Amino acid sequence: MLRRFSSYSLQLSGKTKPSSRTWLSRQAADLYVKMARQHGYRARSSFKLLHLLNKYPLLNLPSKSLSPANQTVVIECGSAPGGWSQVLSHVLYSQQQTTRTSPETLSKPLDQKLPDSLEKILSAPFDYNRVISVDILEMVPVEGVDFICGDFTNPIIKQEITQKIGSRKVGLILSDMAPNLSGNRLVDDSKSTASIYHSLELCLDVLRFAENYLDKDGSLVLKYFMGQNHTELRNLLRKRFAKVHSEKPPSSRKESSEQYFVATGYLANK
Ligand SMILES: C[S@@+](CC[C@H](N)C(=O)[O-])C[C@H]1O[C@@H](n2cnc3c(N)ncnc32)[C@H](O)[C@@H]1O
Repeated sequence: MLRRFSSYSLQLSGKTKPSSRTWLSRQAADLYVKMARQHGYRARSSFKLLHLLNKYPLLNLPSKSLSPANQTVVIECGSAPGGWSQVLSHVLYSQQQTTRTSPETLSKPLDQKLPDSLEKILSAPFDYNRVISVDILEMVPVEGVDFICGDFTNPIIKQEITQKIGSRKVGLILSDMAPNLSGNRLVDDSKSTASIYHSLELCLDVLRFAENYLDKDGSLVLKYFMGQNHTELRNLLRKRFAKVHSEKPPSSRKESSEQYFVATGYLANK
């Protein structure tokens, strides 16, 4: 995936293509790329999740007093290169401290230090691996995040996820999955019919999984590409959740048709 390459690797590959040059100059000028570097985040996408966590109480999960077997876990679909995983790890660990680091603080472009995750792991052994992340692509490990490399739509991968969940409850499911780039511009454009359809299929797959595993009152965040079926998808969510909001975080590029459904208060009438 082109987005995943660092500017360093693009430069190493000899002559850069015009499309790569455009990408490089856009990255260099991008405020969120700078902020991500400043805070040690792997991707500018971290700020999309920080925005959502700031606005909605998605991570108000029962925590400290519970034994490991009764903890509430978070499932993250489409996690590579790990920008959202890092945010989840920072926020969940800081929730265990007496003073909680809010997503708002973490998203400020200041040169304050991020929480020392090693200290947090030592002081919070029960909360370790409360996040289960999945991606088709490999990802450099993030502390406290249990990563599965595989296709979320594959039943074998789903089985692996449910084994990891064990007897615990699922309080939040996030999907930032987007079809990987094929190299064909017409297909890769987030506004193309192929991308919209593929994105919809991924959303429905996550929703099906949520229906089976999300705990009552739990939340679901779904990235979708704005297209002809998004109203139908919203209606499906409205039947299953108390509240459904549509969000376009400020850090989401304007030219992208991506948006997020934030559904809270799962009704779980099964
Ligand atoms: C926009 S990126 C996610 C960025 C990530 N949230 C972050 O902050 O670093 C979308 C990811 O979805 C993954 N993806 C797409 N289809 C998938 C599938 N069927 N199963 C698992 N991952 C998938 C891609 O490999 C890609 O890494």
